[in-house]
Amino acid sequence: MKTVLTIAGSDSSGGAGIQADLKTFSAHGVYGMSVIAAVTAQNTQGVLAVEDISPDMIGKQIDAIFTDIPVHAVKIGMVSDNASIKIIADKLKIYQPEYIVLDPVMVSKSGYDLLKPEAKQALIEELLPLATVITPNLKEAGVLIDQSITDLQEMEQAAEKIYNFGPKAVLIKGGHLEGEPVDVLYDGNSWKHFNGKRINKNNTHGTGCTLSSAIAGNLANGHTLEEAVLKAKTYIEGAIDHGLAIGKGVGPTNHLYQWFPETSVID
Ligand SMILES: Nc1ncnc2c1ncn2[C@@H]1O[C@H](COP(=O)(O)OP(=O)(O)O)[C@@H](O)[C@H]1O
Ligand SMILES: Cc1ncc(COP(=O)(O)OP(=O)(O)O)c(N)n1
Repeated sequence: MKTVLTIAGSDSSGGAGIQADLKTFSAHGVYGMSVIAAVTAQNTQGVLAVEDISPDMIGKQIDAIFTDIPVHAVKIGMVSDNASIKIIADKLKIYQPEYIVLDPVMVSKSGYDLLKPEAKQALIEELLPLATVITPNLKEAGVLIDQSITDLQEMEQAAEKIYNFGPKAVLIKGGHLEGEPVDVLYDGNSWKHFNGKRINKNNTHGTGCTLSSAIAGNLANGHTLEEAVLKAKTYIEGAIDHGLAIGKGVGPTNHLYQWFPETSVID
């Protein structure tokens, strides 16, 4: 069995962050491990508070894993400040995992800043050059290049600009555009469009976390990047479609739907 490590924030309600990542890894048949970089008090209605883990502790968690266990892929999610970003980058430069999927989490669906605005430059300079693929949503891509993105053509242009920051590939997610969700992948040579089917359900809490973790799991399992993205898109559509009726706000996706397809509520 392959192993995948998530370096991200904890979501107490289990829909996004570390918890979504670990559930996604299990559903992909890979052994999941975690480095917690921040803790959020969060539910389906919003984020109430965030507390960062110290850089020293983040570094020690990374050391604990890499000095003992082979890591086939890493997914990076919510990392909120300059010092956390710096220690993660320093450690990954030492341990050099084969695949790094970077989800540049900035703002939760409910509007809470998960990346401190002053840490954007560190994200660009320290983490982007290490990434096998970076997976911003439309807003995050826009923040990275200081431009708003409103259609497919602008997504392609943005992907090329973000590629110039140093990642091996860029996947801009189109979930927040009207119509069917189309994601755009750019690898420095050409653009590939992944045409999704919009699922009109209120279960999109943690979709970005889930997609990036599914890509990491698929890469660890030996798929090419294009295959990894295609399979991850199919997975996220199923997970939204079978979303669980939990909480009063935006509900979570369902990582068990392949095994329990009829279960959609907690009873
Ligand atoms: N309602 C939906 N139906 C189907 N796919 C969706 C839906 N919303 C988002 N997606 C897909 O889920 C993934 C996460 O996208 P998005 O929601 O844009 O990211 P984020 O959670 O980071 O804001 C993308 O592949 C996107 O196309
Ligand atoms: C701890 C934590 N990490 C990341 C997010 C953002 O997750 P995302 O998949 O983008 O989902 P939404 O915030 O859009 O639901 C988070 N909320 N918490």
